[in-house]
Amino acid sequence: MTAKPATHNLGLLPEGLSDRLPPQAEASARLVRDVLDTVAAHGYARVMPPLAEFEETLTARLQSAGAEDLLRAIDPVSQRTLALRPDMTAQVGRIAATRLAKAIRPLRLCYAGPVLKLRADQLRPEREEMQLGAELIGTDSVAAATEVVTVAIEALQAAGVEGITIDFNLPDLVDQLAAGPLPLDAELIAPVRARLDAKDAGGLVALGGKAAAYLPLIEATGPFHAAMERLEAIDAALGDKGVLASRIAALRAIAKPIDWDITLTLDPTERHGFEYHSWFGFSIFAAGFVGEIGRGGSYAIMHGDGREEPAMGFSLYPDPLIDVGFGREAARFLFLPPGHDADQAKGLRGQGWRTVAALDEADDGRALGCTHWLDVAGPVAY
Ligand SMILES: N[C@@H](Cc1c[nH]c[nH+]1)C(=O)O
Repeated sequence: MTAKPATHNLGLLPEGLSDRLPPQAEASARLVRDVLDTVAAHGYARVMPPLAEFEETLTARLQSAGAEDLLRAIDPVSQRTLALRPDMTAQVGRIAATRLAKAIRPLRLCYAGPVLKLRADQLRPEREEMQLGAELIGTDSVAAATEVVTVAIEALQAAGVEGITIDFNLPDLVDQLAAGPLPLDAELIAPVRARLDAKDAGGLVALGGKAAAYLPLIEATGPFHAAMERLEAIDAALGDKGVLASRIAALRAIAKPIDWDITLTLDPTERHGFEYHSWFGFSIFAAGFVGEIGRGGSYAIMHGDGREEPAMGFSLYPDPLIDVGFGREAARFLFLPPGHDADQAKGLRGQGWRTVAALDEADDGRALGCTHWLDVAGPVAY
């Protein structure tokens, strides 16, 4: 006989997992709908991948989509390892490479749903987060980047978010420079990337070899225009007019149509959160929120025949917005006393009232959170 768990523990949830209660649960749904409506208005069609997949299908489609961060379970049905999705971009990539492989390109898809991580990070204790986003599959051009950044900004603005900052980065810059004008021994590439990501100038120099040549990149960080000038100076000093020059031109083109009320910054060597991204990446911040509320950029989707398809997209993580009241709508709650006119109540619901019907003479509308009660002539404020 197995012992029953003590009932006082049954309300406990695992660390990093929590319930959404009223009114945030509804606010979350509303915010997701508002954002996805904006994305759909730009031609992105919704897909709904499953919450869990075989581990290898989740990690096979994107280069270096980490397997370390997966919450796994053995599926008793297939006897195989399943993983809960930590990021829907990989799933959308799988859909694009399999069931929608023959769909016309560019293919525009959007999605929303919860994602789960093995561990929380320092900034956010939650392991489950709402993720929503859009992926533009078939190209990673400057035009695609411009569209993706524009749609992300518009979607957040439609949800009422102000004080938006977009921080551009160049995820594969070190690899590209190492293969060209700033050669590095293969074993130094990863440490140089890590030191630059951490803005660790001392650590970079201490690596020895040619690592110190990367030092000026640390300075090309901050407000967009000043940082771009520094990046241009680095490019001029290299005199190579190759990879860095083309990246600079691309960033300038992407930045150009962005409205003045959006703050732009540059952090060319930021890598954290951009594990599978290629030439372009961006983080989205909003005034008053710690850490990014979204991220995006270019990447490649692996097809079954070994072909790599370019793509561009963004994801938003709106939970912090919901915590502070975004998506909430002031509702008018109307108490329906015993014996009320059901048709009249139906008509009022049609006008946007939310009704709470008495089930019992003792029910107290005000105590149940109603702002009004229904009299014969119509709603009366409490
Ligand atoms: N899914 C990525 C962002 C992204 C979407 N598309 C491309 N990149 C993330 O959450 O970090």
